[in-house]
Amino acid sequence: MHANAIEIRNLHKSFGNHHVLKGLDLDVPAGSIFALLGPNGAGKTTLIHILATLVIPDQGTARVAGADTVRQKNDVKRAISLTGQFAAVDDALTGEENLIMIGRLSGLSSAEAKTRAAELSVQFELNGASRKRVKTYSGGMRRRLDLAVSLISPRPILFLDEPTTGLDTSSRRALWDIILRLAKQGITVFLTTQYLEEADQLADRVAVLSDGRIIAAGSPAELKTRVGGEVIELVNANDEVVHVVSTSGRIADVQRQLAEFLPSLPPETRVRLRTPSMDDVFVALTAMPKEAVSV
Ligand SMILES: Nc1ncnc2c1ncn2[C@@H]1O[C@H](COP(=O)(O)OP(=O)(O)OP(=O)(O)O)[C@@H](O)[C@H]1O
Repeated sequence: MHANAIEIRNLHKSFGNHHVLKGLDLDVPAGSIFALLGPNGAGKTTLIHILATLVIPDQGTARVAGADTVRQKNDVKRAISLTGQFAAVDDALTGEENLIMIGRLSGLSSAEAKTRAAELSVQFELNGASRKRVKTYSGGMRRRLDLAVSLISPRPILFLDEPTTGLDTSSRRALWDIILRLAKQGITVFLTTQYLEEADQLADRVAVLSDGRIIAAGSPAELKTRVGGEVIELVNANDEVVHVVSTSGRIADVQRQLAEFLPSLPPETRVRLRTPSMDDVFVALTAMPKEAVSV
């Protein structure tokens, strides 16, 4: 296995006049969980589609498991599993039937497909539901089945496009546990997300995509450090946060920044200090002028 599961150099993609990816450079170490974070329309799905050989870039290169996504498509396809935003399973079949059907389509014998379907039903906590039709499944169960289907034949690199969008908190956490287990087995996970918490909880490294460019990359802790030392929260008598102020933590900065608010605040207002969250990081990074941010 290559040291980097994914290597992206100067990648550009336009749809008509719309320049969606504007020169991306990115490395994803093998065996890590990597989160690409960005708002709606930032180009996350476009990038996943390029990496999965479904879309051809206009300029630049992307290598997945050492193979070029344009010139060595079949090598790339053999190394990856892809799970999209919307479950691609057949509603009219049961979970087990879906798993067996995809297993047969990917070349397993009938007996092998049945064994693999049973293993995956246990691994993805579908055992109780696997004999029920998919149309009766909750959103979380469908998403788990979709993931199970994409892992019928195990591959070293897994792409997950917004795996938990639309799920409630407990289904999201259940899916996070599964993703963490897959990474422990040595699978490289490349996921896109709009949820900062998801990137923070799961990823070894995060890149922030905004307006077609990577505006920051690093571990969640590095990104938080880059944005600043401390966040001051001003809290009212009902324990509601009324102002959030990012500060270096130095007394001169704190004094200057608080001076702006103090005259207008009631005397019972309290001050709280905390380290920046990924939300603060995202707001700060997307507000900075592009040239001020080093990747
Ligand atoms: N095949 C296409 N033809 C034309 N425009 C496209 C095509 N695919 C994507 N786009 C446009 O490219 C931009 C980026 O889309 P993309 O789906 O990659 O963003 P995203 O970050 O994944 O957002 P979302 O979270 O909404 O899926 C959008 O403005 C989208 O409309």
